Amino acid sequence: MDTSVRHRILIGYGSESGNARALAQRLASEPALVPFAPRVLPLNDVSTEALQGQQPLVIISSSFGDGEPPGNAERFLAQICQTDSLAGLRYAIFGLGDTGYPQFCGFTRQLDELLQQRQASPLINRVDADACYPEFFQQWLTVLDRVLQGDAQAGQELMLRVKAYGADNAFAAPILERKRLNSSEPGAFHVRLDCRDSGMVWRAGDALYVLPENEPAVLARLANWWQLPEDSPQLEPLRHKELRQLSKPVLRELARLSGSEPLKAMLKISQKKLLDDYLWGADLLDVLQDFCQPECVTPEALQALLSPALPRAYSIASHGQAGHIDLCIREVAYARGGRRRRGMATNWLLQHQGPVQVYCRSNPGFHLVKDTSVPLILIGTGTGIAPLMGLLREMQASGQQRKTCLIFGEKSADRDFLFKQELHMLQDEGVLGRLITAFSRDCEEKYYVQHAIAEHADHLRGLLQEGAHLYICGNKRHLQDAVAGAIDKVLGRASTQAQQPEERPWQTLQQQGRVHLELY
Ligand SMILES: Cc1cc2nc3c(=O)[nH]c(=O)nc-3n(C[C@H](O)[C@H](O)[C@H](O)COP(=O)(O)O)c2cc1C
Repeated sequence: MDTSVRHRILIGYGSESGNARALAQRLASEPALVPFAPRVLPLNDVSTEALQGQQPLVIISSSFGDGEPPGNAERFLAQICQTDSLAGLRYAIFGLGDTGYPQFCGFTRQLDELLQQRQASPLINRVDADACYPEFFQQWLTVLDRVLQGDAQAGQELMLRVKAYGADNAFAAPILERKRLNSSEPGAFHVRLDCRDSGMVWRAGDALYVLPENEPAVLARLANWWQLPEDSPQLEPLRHKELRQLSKPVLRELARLSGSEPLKAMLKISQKKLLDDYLWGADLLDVLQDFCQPECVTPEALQALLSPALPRAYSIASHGQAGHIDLCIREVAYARGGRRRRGMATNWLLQHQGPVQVYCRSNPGFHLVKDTSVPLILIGTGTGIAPLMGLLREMQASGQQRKTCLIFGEKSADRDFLFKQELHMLQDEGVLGRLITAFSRDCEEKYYVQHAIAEHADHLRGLLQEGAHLYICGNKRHLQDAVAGAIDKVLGRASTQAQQPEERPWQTLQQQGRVHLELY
């Protein structure tokens, strides 16, 4: 045995919700570690002397916020930053994270870099683990044991790092199914993507980001503007560019290239409303046709100017164990200036043959509350039912039976009752308790979800008095205020303008963390 590593071992953890702490405590009791008399401390309690000493430091930590340290590791990070040299320190890092966050294992990656910059040496390559961390832990433990027995090579060979997907590194998901869910216009569709072999981790409530491409018809129109053949290779680089959401710097550069005074005038701060009105539903071709000349703005200039197509977010309508990701999307189709247009990503998801580039992002604010005794009130309008279906499907898959009421709003029961059969099945299985619908156009007077809330006030009041959480998804402009007002009335107080917001029952529910919103 290499006696150089046979010192007491210090295990420092950074943990917000307990996973890393539990792992650190488990590690200390492993037979492989016991001979090293391990000490377990929150990272904040690891002293500078301990860092300068001979004992190896094993760090087990999660990342929080935007790849930041958990609270009990913040001071430790500051301490490392203030230390010039940690030569002689030997360490191993096991990072816990979630690939659903943009800064996956951000803190432990940062720590690894800082320690190496200060000449500390890793005993084992850093681990970046996600939800599968118990499996990684087992493999890592075997290697840690070998390293502590003197096999330094084993630590350098181990590579346990989950690949995190993002805009620069998306997963190509084949489309498994597309199905129309309504018979009115615009169409609402169920789209299923195959994510089985991706290694992506997601939960009901999370979002899927789609990286769309511009449809050939749009590129053909651009080619026409330059009087180029429709299949001109000069247009190819624009296929992946953002042609819909045009930033002010892009518009300013177009104004400069074309010398267009009207466009320059519209970009003045005082003309914001005019610009917003003009850009509503517009795309690059509109701006080119309205303000520019083909000889002033070349495809090459645009290629340099435009950013890559922005990822579009969709609520996931399936649960994390399904292997596939379901979306429920509404077609976007409209006419402007005599030209038919379609939503870029929606159209891509509905028309494209072949895989679609995607990645997931976590949305902890819309995850199911863990305590299954807490009742749920789910309220969704139109395709806003998507994440609510995800929650119901997660409850079904995990055998959860809790008091649950879904209020679904749409136009007509005959044409727009999305997921009707499945919802009735979920009721039969006891996953969904009460299903309340609000079809606005089925009776003479408009009937919306807020009216349904008022009609079923007694039932909802009972659930709220039992501590129910509300999950609300739909249109930002209409839904939140309407539901908030209706819930205020259910709980016995009509909201008035004069009333202080903090006096409203709705506000109290929000402060208690019982309102989960997904509005768009
Ligand atoms: C609000 C919130 C923010 C998070 N932020 C990140 C993050 O930025 N990067 C990451 O990799 N994981 C992130 N996570 C995931 C946690 O690191 C992961 O759940 C870990 O297992 C928690 O371990 P702990 O219980 O020891 O704190 C976040 C989790 C939550 C709930």
